[in-house]
Amino acid sequence: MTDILQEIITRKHAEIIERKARLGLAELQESVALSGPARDFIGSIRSKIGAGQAAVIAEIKKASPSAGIIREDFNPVSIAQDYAAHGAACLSVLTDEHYFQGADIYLTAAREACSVPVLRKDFCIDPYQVWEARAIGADAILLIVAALSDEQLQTLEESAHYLGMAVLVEVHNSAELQRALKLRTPLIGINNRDLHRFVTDIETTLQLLPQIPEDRIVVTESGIRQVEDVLQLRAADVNAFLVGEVFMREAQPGAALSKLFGLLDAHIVI
Ligand SMILES: O=P(O)(O)OC[C@@H](O)[C@@H](O)c1c[nH]c2ccccc12
Repeated sequence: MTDILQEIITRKHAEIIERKARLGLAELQESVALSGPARDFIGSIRSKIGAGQAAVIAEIKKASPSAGIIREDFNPVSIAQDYAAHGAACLSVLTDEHYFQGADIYLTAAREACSVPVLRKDFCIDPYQVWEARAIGADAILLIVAALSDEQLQTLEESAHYLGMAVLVEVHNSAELQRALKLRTPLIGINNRDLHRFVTDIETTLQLLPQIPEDRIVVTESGIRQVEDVLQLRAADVNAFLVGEVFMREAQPGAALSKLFGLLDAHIVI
């Protein structure tokens, strides 16, 4: 594990202990029983791709360890509405407080403001957090292979599926990819961000592609900034994208989404 990931996970362990003390698992489970069903995260991605479009998972993120504060004027409700109105397949909402200035309430509010499925973007290491994700409204969770053992991956995936949520499993390299492919989820996220140096390179996705079976859906994550990136990835038949920072830096994040992906769709029709 890289130093930053190790630091985040260590802190997360302490946070989970505090959260469990505030709300026990049994009580958390009761609140999940009262919540409505999860939205179909994978279905939403498949239907965009089936219609020949890029499936965009648009991220709501105030800050990050690599970039610092990304967006001062941060209103998750209006951002969610704007993304949904501009054709996002799904949303991703950062809930980690310490490193990303996220919050559970941002996810709940964003989801209530639209009808698209929502991923809880956090560092999930304990089944308690999977229940928590569903309790706050999440329709999908992220599992980062670099931070988890095979056994943890399997247990956390089982918990998510039991609760009707999808799993996006994230990898950075070939060794992690082989471990991810042992899971049942079709959603394989390739993070283009090198967690040692924080730089992004879409080559990471392109290089790992040949090792991914046809029945999986590749989600390219991080560092997608310009139309050329999108064109290059779609030419390689990568059709699902997780994008945050470039949208968050624009006054109108939805318009930025249309600009980055809308142009491309027009290009393909021609
Ligand atoms: O803001 P970007 O470069 O478009 O990247 C979005 C997303 O991929 C990134 O936020 C991310 C990918 N995996 C993560 C794991 C934890 C926190 C954040 C992330």
